[in-house]
Amino acid sequence: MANNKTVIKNGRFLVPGAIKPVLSGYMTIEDDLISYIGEEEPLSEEGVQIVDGSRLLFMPGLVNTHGHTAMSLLRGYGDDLALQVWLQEKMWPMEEKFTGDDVYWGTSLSVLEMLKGGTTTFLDMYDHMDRVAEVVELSGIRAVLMRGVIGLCSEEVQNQKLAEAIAFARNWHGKAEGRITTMMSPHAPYTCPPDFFVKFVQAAHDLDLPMHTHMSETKREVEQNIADYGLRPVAHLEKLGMFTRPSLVAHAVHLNDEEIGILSRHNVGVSHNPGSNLKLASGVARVTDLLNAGVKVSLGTDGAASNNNLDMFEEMRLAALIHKGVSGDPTAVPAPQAMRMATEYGAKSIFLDKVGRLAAGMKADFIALDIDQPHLLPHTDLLSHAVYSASARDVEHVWINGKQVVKHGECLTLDEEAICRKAQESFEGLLKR
Ligand SMILES: CSC[C@H]1O[C@@H](n2cnc3c(O)ncnc32)[C@H](O)[C@@H]1O
Ligand SMILES: [Zn+2]
Repeated sequence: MANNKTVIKNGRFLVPGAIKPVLSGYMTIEDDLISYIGEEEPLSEEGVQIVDGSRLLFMPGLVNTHGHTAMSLLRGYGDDLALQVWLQEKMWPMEEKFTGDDVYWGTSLSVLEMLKGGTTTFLDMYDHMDRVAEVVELSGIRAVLMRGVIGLCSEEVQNQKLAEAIAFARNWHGKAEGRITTMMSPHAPYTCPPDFFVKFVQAAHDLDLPMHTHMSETKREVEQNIADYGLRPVAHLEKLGMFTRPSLVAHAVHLNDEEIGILSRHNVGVSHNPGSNLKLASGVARVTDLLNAGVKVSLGTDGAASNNNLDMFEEMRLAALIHKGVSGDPTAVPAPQAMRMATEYGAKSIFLDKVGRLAAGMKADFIALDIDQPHLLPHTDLLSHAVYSASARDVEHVWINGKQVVKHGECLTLDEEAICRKAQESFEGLLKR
């Protein structure tokens, strides 16, 4: 039997929660797991693959906790608009025309971008999710998938969509060598009436799955929620029972102290999407207050149509910068915290307990940055460089579930030329339909 063991020698490894956050040494991968990381060189063995880690910085793969991958087809289509106008006048009319093939190629384009940029796990809420899952299977990436449902339709159609969401969640949970897990996802409190939202909560209970939704992204949405239901969105969702399930909410920009308390008490995670929130002028989330209240805050890009890329290094840097800027406190969201939001907290907030850290027993989901470049020298503080100076373009290698999927910047699992061509054709097809 082939020895499925790899040893990385002479590398620098990021362990952001540790007292010494940059470890110089060795890491061993056996099958899908990290079996050793430390300063001591492991005993040499026959048949082991050796990777020379010098000039590379190894870190956990980035975890993107909110997005709509097929929306890469709408990148640049509808810039400089506020959320509701952007959704109603630009996104939804185009998305109505999306076929399964469009979703397949849009998702492929995004997954290619994410893999090459060091994202090893992503969350996706969208339609035609079987096609998204196909891309995940093929590409080797890890993903938490859910059929996102907008309930602004007849009860009959609502129930059809709910049935689709349930079937998808049931069929794909644990598939692709365990790389796919699923959740239940009503799109938002303003697109899913209360009785319909409650059906999702019930389905999540029945399937024993967590829940995800957009929440409190804009001031207008909060005001509308109060006008419609007499409650702010957090209390509204609490009343509908969402937080009786393990939950993650995206955005959570407009929160008061009481709402932060409710999220903290129910252990609800927040996916902070700084790039998308800035671009849609939604506001700046109270990330420092959330973290101080013990809320798990992770990072997401949202779709490429509101970002307009899927570079998680950029989100990390934005998170580390904007909260300093708005608070006037230079210690707000320091580099180790931004890094943990993009890795360890990300994994926790999408309920993956073996992902997000470089440690023995964890899944071998990690990336290597080429640190021998002008903008990453001198090697004063490599954790600082990874947050404040690096970008997706610095990713040299990527491993997921113990398998190398990007080597010297080239994706080994996807056909880049075909994906770029097909995605362009899909977009042109959408314009003609
Ligand atoms: C039901 S599939 C997902 C749905 O969400 C829409 N969407 C994309 N970005 C956002 C956002 O920032 N807030 C709310 N909704 C968003 C997307 O266009 C799909 O229709
Ligand atoms: Zn979104």
